[in-house]
Amino acid sequence: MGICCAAETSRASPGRDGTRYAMQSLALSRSGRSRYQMDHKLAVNISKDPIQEVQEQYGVPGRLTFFRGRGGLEMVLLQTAAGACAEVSFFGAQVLSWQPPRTANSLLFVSREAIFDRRRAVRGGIPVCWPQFSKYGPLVQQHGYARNTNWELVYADGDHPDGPLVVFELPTLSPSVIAKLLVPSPVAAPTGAATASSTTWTTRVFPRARPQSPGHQAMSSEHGASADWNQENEKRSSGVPDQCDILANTSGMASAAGRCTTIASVPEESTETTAAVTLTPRTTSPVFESELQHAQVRLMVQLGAERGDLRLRLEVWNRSPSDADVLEFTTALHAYLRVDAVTEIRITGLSGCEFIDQTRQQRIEVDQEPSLTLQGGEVDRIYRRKPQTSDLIQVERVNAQQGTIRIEASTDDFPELVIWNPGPQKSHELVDLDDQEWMFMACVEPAVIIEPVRLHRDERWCGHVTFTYVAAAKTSAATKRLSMCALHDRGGGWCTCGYCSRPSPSIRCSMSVAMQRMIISSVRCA
Ligand SMILES: O=P(O)(O)OC[C@H]1O[C@@H](O)[C@H](O)[C@@H](O)[C@@H]1O
Repeated sequence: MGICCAAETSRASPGRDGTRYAMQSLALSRSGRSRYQMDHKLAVNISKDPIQEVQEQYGVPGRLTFFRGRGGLEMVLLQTAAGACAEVSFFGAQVLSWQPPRTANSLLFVSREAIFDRRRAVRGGIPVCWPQFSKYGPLVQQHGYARNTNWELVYADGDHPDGPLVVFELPTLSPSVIAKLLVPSPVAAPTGAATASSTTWTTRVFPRARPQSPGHQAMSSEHGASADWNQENEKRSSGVPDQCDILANTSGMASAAGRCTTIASVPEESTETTAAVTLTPRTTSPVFESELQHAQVRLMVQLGAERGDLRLRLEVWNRSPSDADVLEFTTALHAYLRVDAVTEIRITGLSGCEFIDQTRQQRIEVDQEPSLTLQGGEVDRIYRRKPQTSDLIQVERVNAQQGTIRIEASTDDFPELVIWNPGPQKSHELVDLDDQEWMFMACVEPAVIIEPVRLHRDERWCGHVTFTYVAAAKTSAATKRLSMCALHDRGGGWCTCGYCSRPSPSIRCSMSVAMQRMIISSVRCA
């Protein structure tokens, strides 16, 4: 099944009300049917729940199911014949669950205290941070506004041979809304921090300009250039077809982005790895409002037909008619992985990489360990990945079956990786996180932070991330017996059985926060 999209319609919907957006976002048309006809049809059926309308038209039994989830959020469930499933919310285009075949639970963490009020981002799943990561950009909102905006569905294909897929587009905001989001210029550096500019920071710490991949050359909208880029992507996404041309909705779409390499080369001796410096938020450019209005941001979510791997593709296109508008952004796919015991996991692929420790005044250090372990305090690090050598990040021992989550993200697309765990203190402070939930989550976030993406007119940037689950070769009986708890309630120690996923009072755990370890006192499936 193929569905054409009507991006122009969504561009004309500036409001932020979730339901109306959902309505307008459904201005999809099957090939041959005009947008006008579709709009008319929706108007006639105005009394019907829009999500029902989408389900009737684009739902595919056993592959794509549109429904309302918690808080009335519009959702889509993707399923494969092999038994994998994933849920994505229109709000934030946020993947909220992902369960490959033969796994007992979703491998994505969502807090039991998560708030589904269409105002704040849901704590868990994979929020999209755009157009800025954290405070590193000109917006007031931490992590930008994409994660708490209702996105529009622009493409759905439940019958895709590589697995069901959906594509969402971030609606364009009105100038007045954008103005409210922007910090008055100039932005002050955080108090007490060193005042080095971001340029100083990058040149001091990372002196070599990152080599550009063929996919990130500054380009024109000529088709020749776009073909190179697509070939590169086909290789990277292990057979997943590149969706850019399908999604472009126009044949002449510019097909790649140039990430501007502004890092100046400086002599080797100026490299410093322990200086306390600051990533200074950018000041607001006078044309930033116009740039944001003309940015097209899309997220493709596909569930692999065979292995149930979760493929995300974030795509940003500067569609401004003006050469003066240079769209600059930082971004992250803020994945909350669900783990049985955070202190047990091992994260590999970061050894030898420099990182900024956000819990220690942005101190820069080098990770010397073969793998990263989280010991229970707050961890908040921005890793600078090694170009082209650490495309694969592995989070090992995520469950009692010793399973591994593999995260493939090219360092060309995402040169940084953020590791975040709030630890007990911050868990307690965050209203939408249970005090103990830090033990059951680990955020691993492919990101672009240090050197923002800069898109000139008609340039485009794409970033792919693939999550795959690899079960351990053999699970010993002893490991099975020690099936860890997936969730606790606050007092009683009820846990979820690692096999049947049912909470049971007969599965008891006790926890020593001081030791920051979970101790299973007895495990018995109900
Ligand atoms: O609470 P928020 O806005 O969702 O952010 C959660 C965390 O997100 C991480 O990506 C940041 O590195 C942390 O600094 C931040 O605390």
